[in-house]
Amino acid sequence: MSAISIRNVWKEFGDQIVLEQISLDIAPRSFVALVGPSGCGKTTLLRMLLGEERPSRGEILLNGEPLRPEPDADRGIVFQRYSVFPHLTVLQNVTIGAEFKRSPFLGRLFAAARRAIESEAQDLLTAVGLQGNEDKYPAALSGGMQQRLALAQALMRKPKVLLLDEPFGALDQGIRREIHELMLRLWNENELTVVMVTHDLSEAFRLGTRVVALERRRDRPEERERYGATISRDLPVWPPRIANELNSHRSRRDDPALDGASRDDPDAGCRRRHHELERT
Ligand SMILES: Nc1ncnc2c1ncn2[C@@H]1O[C@H](COP(=O)(O)OP(=O)(O)OP(=O)(O)O)[C@@H](O)[C@H]1O
Repeated sequence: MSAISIRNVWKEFGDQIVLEQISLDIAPRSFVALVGPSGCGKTTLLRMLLGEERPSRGEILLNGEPLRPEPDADRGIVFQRYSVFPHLTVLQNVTIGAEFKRSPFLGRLFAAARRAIESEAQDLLTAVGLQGNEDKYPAALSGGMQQRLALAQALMRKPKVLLLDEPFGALDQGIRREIHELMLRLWNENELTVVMVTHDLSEAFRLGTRVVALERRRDRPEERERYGATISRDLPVWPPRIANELNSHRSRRDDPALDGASRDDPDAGCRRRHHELERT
């Protein structure tokens, strides 16, 4: 069964058709990178997956069940910026999701439960390389560290689906490489299906198991409002990248995304697919 099944979904805002005829089955534990020109509706699709927007037509199923209308713990999201709470420390930013999940009305926990959650949060902070920064506030962290924190915060709620809206878009190149490796490791080690919006095709091929492009097929300016974007390309990434098997079945050399440092030409596979998409 697909983790997510999008069936003939349309989205209109007033007279504007943003998305039309979107049908997509997303397998559990896959990592779908969603690309497309600015304004074609990528974020709108992500917000429908989150439950913040409802399709105008069609339906979205999560593990075979209609998507609940409200965002819930099954789905976590990380935005390009501002995902973390500036007035909470690093540790509090990670524990708060779990506090509200377990004690929704008070948002406070008794000592034993709090200790368990803090220990879980510490483990996640270590996993994202933020150990030692627990008492800092986000303003004291670099952009890359803030996005690591946002990932830890989202993962603390153990979502089945992680939605990423250009999460690394504001980071500079060197930091992006590091966080790409982290992202792949988190995806590999957790029971996660990921849908990521990105403007960066090489990032899409570096991280995704599949790259899905949205595009308006008819793009005459006078018709712009009357037609939505739909899926124009759906490319599996080659060689296949399979969750849980990144380390065991394939060498690091086989998977450029696992290793930012150059071997012979670690990005060759990604670039080939990238060019294929750009040519179309
Ligand atoms: N709540 C809303 N009300 C009205 N129009 C909206 C709303 N949300 C999005 N839109 C419109 O839908 C279109 C698609 O927006 P969306 O943000 O999904 O595009 P995008 O592909 O993510 O763009 P970008 O790559 O620039 O972030 C835009 O024309 C936008 O103005």
